[in-house]
Amino acid sequence: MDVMTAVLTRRSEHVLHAPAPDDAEFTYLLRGASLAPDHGRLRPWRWILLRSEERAELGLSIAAETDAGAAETERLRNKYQRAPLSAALVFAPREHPVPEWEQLAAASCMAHSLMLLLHARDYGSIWRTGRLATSSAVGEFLGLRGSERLLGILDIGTPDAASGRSRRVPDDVSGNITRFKVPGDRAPGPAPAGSQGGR
Ligand SMILES: Cc1cc2nc3c(=O)[nH]c(=O)nc-3n(C[C@H](O)[C@H](O)[C@H](O)COP(=O)(O)O)c2cc1C
Repeated sequence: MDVMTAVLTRRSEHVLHAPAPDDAEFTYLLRGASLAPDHGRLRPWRWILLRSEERAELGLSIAAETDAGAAETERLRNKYQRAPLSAALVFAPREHPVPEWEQLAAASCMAHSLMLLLHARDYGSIWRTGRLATSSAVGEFLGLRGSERLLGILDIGTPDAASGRSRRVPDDVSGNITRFKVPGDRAPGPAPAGSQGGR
């Protein structure tokens, strides 16, 4: 699959079944994704993989935090078992001259690369945030340390065959682009005779 096709056909997949990549395949794909742009090559992130019952425990930790009743506890227990693999993306900023926002951008680039690589292998994924991303109980459950922050959970599995994966027509984003023009009073004068133009 070429890159444009991967970009045009990837979708956030809400319904995911087995199989999901095993640990070895996830590691293989992540090695590729880790080549995404990353100022300082800091790799300021880590992944925590949850499978089977561990995903139910994730929901239960939120239920306990919110003093949920029996029905809500059961709902939360099931909510986090929607995919065979839940990969928690932990932002782990480094003490480094590269500012934290750039490190966050690098983590996001890596995550998107991983989603495309999963898609190219016919796996589906969806980045989920919501309550779990801000819950201190979830952070504690996952064993986050120091300045680490949970950026969300990437649910991974095999999409419903019915989900289709047709090529999307991208939105017209030309309004998001302007061609910079030097304001009149700052416009450069004619190039001095004999100077080299262009590159
Ligand atoms: C940082 C981030 C957080 C997201 N959180 C959620 C979420 O909590 N629930 C959800 O259904 N989708 C979530 N998404 C997925 C977006 O809703 C989805 O990418 C968007 O609707 C576009 O759909 P597409 O990925 O199929 O193009 C998240 C995406 C990102 C990048």
